[in-house]
Amino acid sequence: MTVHIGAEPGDIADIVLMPGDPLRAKWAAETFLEDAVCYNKVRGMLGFTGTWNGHRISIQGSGMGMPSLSIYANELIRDFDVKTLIRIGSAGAMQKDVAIRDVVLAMTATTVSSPSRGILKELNFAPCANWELLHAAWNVAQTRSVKTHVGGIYSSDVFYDERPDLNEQMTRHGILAVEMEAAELYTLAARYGRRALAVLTISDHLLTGDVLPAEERERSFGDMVEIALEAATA
Ligand SMILES: O=P(O)(O)O[C@H]1O[C@H](CO)[C@@H](O)[C@H]1O
Ligand SMILES: O=c1cc[nH]c(=O)[nH]1
Repeated sequence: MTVHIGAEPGDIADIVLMPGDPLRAKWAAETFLEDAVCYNKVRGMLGFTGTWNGHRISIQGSGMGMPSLSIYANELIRDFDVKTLIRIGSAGAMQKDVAIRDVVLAMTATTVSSPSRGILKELNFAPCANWELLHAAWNVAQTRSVKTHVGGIYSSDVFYDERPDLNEQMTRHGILAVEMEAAELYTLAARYGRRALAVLTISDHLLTGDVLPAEERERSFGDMVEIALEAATA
């Protein structure tokens, strides 16, 4: 039991999928896992453990933003010795050829600031995905009909952005999409020698204003969850 996760040692699997939304954790656990048991309800940040294709898997909500993700990822790694952490999140597209429903595998996660800034100070650390997971996820994605992109993403501290000039530079420098957690996840994984990846579904488009219709969210998010499960257990 930690400050934020009300689980006992052994309740959480070595592999944890992390959506921002705790209700997405519930949906994914009920949809994809067998014998899923809820191990955490502290602050409503639901966490579940079950099995998928015989592999023990946990799905833990991270909350929105890097400070929240950082709390859960730190406790999962340091107190529950989790080895593989895969973020399954929504993201806003920043390139014309990235469309709603597409999947983005985040090779790197650029950020202006993260909770690790206090440690890294003047160092412009480059948070990057675990190659083994990225490679496996790409191979899995090739067997599916969903269009998948691999490249850099931007982990923002704000959803309601007031810096269109910064977004323009992101787009100009090839950043595929924006979300709010991956850079801190990758930095923590690097610090503690764990495997991390962010598998993202494009839910809206910053250039076109397109938005994923609410009734399609589950079906579109399903591809992302299955890619993450297959990559984690490859
Ligand atoms: O869909 P999730 O995983 O929450 O991810 C994205 O959605 C939230 C913003 O609406 C942020 O957490 C962002 O990273
Ligand atoms: O952080 C996010 C997530 C989805 N869409 C966005 O525009 N930003």
